[in-house]
Amino acid sequence: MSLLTAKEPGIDPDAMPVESIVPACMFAPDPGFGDDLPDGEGFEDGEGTNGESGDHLNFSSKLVLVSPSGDQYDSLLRQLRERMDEGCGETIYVVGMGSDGGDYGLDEKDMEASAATVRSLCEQIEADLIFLRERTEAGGRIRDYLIRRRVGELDFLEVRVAVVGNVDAGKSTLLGVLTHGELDNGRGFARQKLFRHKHEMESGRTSSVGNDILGFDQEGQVVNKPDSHGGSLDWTKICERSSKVITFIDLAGHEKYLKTTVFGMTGHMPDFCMLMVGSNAGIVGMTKEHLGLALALNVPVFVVVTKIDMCPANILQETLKLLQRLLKSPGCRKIPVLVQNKDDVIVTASNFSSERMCPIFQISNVTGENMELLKMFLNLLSCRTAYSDDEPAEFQIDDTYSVPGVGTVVSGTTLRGLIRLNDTLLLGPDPLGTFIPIAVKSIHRKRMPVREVRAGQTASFALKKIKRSSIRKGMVMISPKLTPQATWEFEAEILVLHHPTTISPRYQAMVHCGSIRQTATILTMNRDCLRTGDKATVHFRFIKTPEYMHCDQRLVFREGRTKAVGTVTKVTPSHLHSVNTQAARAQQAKMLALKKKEGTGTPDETGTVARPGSPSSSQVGFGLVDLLLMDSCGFSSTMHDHKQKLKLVQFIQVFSQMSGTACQR
Ligand SMILES: Nc1nc2c(ncn2[C@@H]2O[C@H](COP(=O)(O)OP(=O)(O)OP(=O)(O)O)[C@@H](O)[C@H]2O)c(=O)[nH]1
Repeated sequence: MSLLTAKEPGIDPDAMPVESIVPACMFAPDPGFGDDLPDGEGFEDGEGTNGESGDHLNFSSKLVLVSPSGDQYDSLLRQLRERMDEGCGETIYVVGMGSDGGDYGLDEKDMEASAATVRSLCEQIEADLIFLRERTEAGGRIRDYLIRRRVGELDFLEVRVAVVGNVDAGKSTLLGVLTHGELDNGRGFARQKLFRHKHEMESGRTSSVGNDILGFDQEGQVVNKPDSHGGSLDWTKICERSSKVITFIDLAGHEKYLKTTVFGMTGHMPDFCMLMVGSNAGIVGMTKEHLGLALALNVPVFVVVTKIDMCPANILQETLKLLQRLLKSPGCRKIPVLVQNKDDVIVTASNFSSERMCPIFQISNVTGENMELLKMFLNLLSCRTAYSDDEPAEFQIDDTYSVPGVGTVVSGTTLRGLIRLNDTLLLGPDPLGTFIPIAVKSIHRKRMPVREVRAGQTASFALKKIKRSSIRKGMVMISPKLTPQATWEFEAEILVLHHPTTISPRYQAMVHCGSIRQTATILTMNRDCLRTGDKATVHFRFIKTPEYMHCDQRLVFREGRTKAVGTVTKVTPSHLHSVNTQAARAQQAKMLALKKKEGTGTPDETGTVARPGSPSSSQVGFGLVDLLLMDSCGFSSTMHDHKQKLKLVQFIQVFSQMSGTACQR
């Protein structure tokens, strides 16, 4: 599905005139069979069938599907399986286009023979062949098909789309229109269906990470059927009828909710980001901020320009001009592509996961203009998390609930492997860095009970014998095979996107990494100080509890308007990190002294009052705990020790809170 690079030469964003938006037709779709076969899998010259001389019959030939031999068929099947795995169960397949330099297109007989071969390949892999379009080129017909894995009643393909954009761009309205199938009135009608919190209903602003789902059947038709009375959606019915479910992660547009927006982008693992821009308002407020966030986290972005019904033509043109200027700017280096018809949708969807292309839709939530194009595009997007059932399971928790009659429930995303009902996983880390075995009592996917979930899928688990209060966002549930280690400290390569002055050691801000959201202190870095635009290797330490992290995870480091992005490069397991060293102890002592001297407020978990060198009481508490426990008893995993350690933690927490209060007095 990613031919973009092959076709990119000549579409260098830097070389393009600023005013031009690239038409989608410049991106030829992905041919059914390109030259990307594994080594040795191409056919030799002269091997051809179908009554051709055979001189040019190889995988790059448009005739390859017409009448393949047994071996050729097996290779075609193997290649299709690989593509389906890459596309997480689906792929767009083009018949009649070769990359061997000949004219594109097949005559009617060859097209029918090729289609029959593809249909037979699909049967072998239990997938459906869905016709998308046919067009004519110099050599005859070309057809695009969607091949999608068949799913059982309790299964569906899942794609997560984060919805971002400035206040009033029309995010909630568009989601209301898409998921409830009713157009807006321009005065907030459609969004009413989505607002979950009373204060949102009153102010009309989205403040929480909302989830809405849009189901497509195998033919690409929307299956959402709102209840005729209250307009509510039955998620179970949607999922049962769907072969693909789009989960929208509806994120807030207002600056004051940026923390939630960042959490939605890091913790909810979106496959794609839908950036909404009000055509009349243009690139305002948080638009650039949200785009930057998606770029920093390597999430492919598409743009939806709304309110075209009420925007004068010249203002719309101005917005589009500014938008593509922004997308092509050195910071973004995207190729903006205007989507104007179904052909454009197929071309952009086929090439989208390359991250480089940025499709732009222009819609109206009031008249419904171009809404069908957007729906078709959403149906063709494929999930970006490839899965393997053999890998040990890993699940990241992004929320917890207490459900009457059920008990403690955690929700989140399966990052790896397969999790089945009654599996025992390790849950942690707790404040001591410990992981405890926990059994999965029941599993729900989009509120529908299922027996298993795999990588790339979100789920909720009911857990046995655990209190909600002992679980927090950012914890993981992991296969015991992985012997997970918690960490207080890690190193990351970071880039400072914005800071008003300079950042130096002891600076504190909120780290967002996956569903982890915790204030961390910079212990050391490979430069004296950091300013906007600087890159550095930075050694961080969490202030409150240890976390479970991996190398190569993307992170956002944020406090007020200060923002840095980066990648985790080194994770120090708890038993090795520097709290054991004299230097770290000295630093802890220094911080404590400084805090006493300043007598200032402490940074809370929101990071809003975090300031350089003002550690929180909990930091001091857990820092001390860490030192004490590491030095005196080490980390043993028996429950008995665990309880003792928890008591010690509580004691020191109370102690440090008391000393903090005393300081403030
Ligand atoms: N005329 C017209 N009005 C629209 C369109 N889309 C949204 N609106 C109106 O614009 C207003 C703001 O829309 P919302 O969906 O609340 O905007 P939002 O981006 O979700 O805002 P936040 O939740 O605060 O981030 C509402 O009154 C909508 O009725 C559109 O395409 N055309």
